Amino acid sequence: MLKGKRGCTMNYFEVEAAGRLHGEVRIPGSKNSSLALLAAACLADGIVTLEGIPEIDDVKVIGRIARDIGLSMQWTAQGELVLDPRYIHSAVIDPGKASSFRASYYFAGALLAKFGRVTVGFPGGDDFTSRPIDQHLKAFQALGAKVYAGEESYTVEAASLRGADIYFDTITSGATINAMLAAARARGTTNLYHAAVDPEVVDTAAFLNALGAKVYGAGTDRIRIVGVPYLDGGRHAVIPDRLIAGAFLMAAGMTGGVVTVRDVIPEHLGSCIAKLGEAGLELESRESSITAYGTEGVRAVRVRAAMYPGFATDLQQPMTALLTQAKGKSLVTDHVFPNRFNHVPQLRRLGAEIEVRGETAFIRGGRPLTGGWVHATDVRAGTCLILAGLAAEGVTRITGTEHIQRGYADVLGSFRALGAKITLQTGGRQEAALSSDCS
Ligand SMILES: CC(=O)N[C@H]1[C@@H](OP(=O)(O)OP(=O)(O)OC[C@H]2O[C@@H](n3ccc(=O)[nH]c3=O)[C@H](O)[C@@H]2O)O[C@H](CO)[C@@H](O)[C@@H]1O
Ligand SMILES: C=C(OP(=O)(O)O)C(=O)O
Repeated sequence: MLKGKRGCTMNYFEVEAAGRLHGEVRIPGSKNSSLALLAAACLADGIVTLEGIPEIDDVKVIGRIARDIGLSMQWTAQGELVLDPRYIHSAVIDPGKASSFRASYYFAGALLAKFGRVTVGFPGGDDFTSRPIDQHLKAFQALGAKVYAGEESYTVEAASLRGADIYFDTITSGATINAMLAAARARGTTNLYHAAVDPEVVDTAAFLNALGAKVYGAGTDRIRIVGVPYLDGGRHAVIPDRLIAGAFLMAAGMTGGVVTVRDVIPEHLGSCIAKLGEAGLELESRESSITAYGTEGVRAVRVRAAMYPGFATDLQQPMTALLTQAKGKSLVTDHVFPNRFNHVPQLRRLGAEIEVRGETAFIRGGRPLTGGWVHATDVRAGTCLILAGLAAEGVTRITGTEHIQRGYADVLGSFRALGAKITLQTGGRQEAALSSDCS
C-alpha cells in the first residue's frame, strides 16, 4: 500500500482513456435520501423496510451508530434493509461517527422527536466550505427545544415539542428535512415557509406519511405537518440517485459515447438534461431511463448551480470536467456553496485551463488533458476527476478514494460496465501524496 508524505497509506484509482463509453448503468438509490430515511426510521413505533438503500460508506457508519443506540438494522437476501427502532435505548450519537458524514444531523431531529433529548456529534461530510447548521437549530428551537453546544457535540432537548411557524432564512434541504422529522410527532401543526423543494425532501415526506405521519405540501415551498402521537412501521422504496445519474450522462459527453441511465426519474434531472442539451449533447428521456449521446463538439455554456430545481451543486464538478472539452469560454458559478471549487486545482494538474475568480470558475475549454496524479477532496470532486481521467491522454491516478466511496457503492463496476479502464490500486509512488487530509 502506498505511503503518503505524512506517513499515511492510501489507495488510488487508476483511470486510462479507453475511447467512447458505451452501454447502460442501473442507477442505485439516492445517497442523500437514504441517509434521511435511515434516521427517519427511528421515529417509527414498528418495523420499517426500506428498498434500494445503497451499501455506501455513509450507510455503513449508520450501521455502527445503529448498534450503539439499539436500532436493529438487517439486510435481507433481496437487498432490502429492515429496521426495528422499538428497542432504541440511547439518544447519544458518538461524535467520531457523527463527524464522519454530513447527514448525522438527521438523528438530532428524529431522536429529539422520539425521546425529547438527543446528543449528537457535529456533522462532517464533504469539507469544501463552511456548512452551518443554524437553520436546523432554529427549527428545533421554534418547536420549543433548547440547544446546548459542547466542544464535539450538541444537545437538543425539550419537555415537549409544539407545532410552530418556521421561516427558513435560506433554502436548505437538510434543515427542511430535519424540521419535518422533529415536527412529525409534535403537538399541533407546524408550517415550514421557504422550504426546499428537492426530491429528497419529497421522498422523506412520502416515507413519513407511509408510517402514518401527516406531512402536506412537500415539493412546494410551504410544508404543513400535523403532529401525530405515534407512527407505525411501514415499507418504502428510496428514489434513484439523480446525482450519480447526471454524472453518467456527462460521461457520455466527456468521451463522445452513448450512455443510458436506467431506473431513474427523468423529472429529477430536468435542469441537468436542459444544460447538457445546451452543451450540444443529444438526450432522450423515457419513462424511467435517459440516454445521452455524446458529440465531438461539446459547446461552451454558462452554469449557475442553485437549489432544486436549479442545476445541482453536486453536479457542477463533473460538469466542469465536461466543459474542459468544450471549445471556448465556459463559466460555472455555485450559488449554493460559493467556494466549492476544490476540484479546479486538480483539473489544472491535468492541463485544464481554469481560473477561479470570486464565486465563478472561468474555463477555457478545448485543450487536451494529460494524465497525472490528482486528489479527490470530496465525493463529487472524485467524479469530476474520473471523468477527466477518461478523456486525458495517458494514466490518471486519483487519491482520496474514500471520499468517492462515501457516495458510490460500486463506482468501478459501473464505469467498467461502460467500457472504462479504471482500477483500484493499493500501492505506488510517493507522488500520490497530494492529500492534506491524511495525518
Ligand atoms: C447529506 C445531504 O443531503 N447532502 C446534501 C445537502 O447538504 P446540506 O444539507 O448540507 O445542504 P443544504 O441544502 O442544507 O444547504 C443549502 C444552503 O443552505 C445553507 N445552510 C444550510 C443549513 C443551515 O442551517 N444554514 C445554512 O446557511 C448552506 O450553507 C447552503 O448554502 O444538500 C446540498 C445542497 O443541495 C448537497 O450539496 C448535499 O449533497
Ligand atoms: C456534499 C455532498 O455530500 P454530503 O452533504 O454528505 O457531504 C455530496 O453528496 O456531494
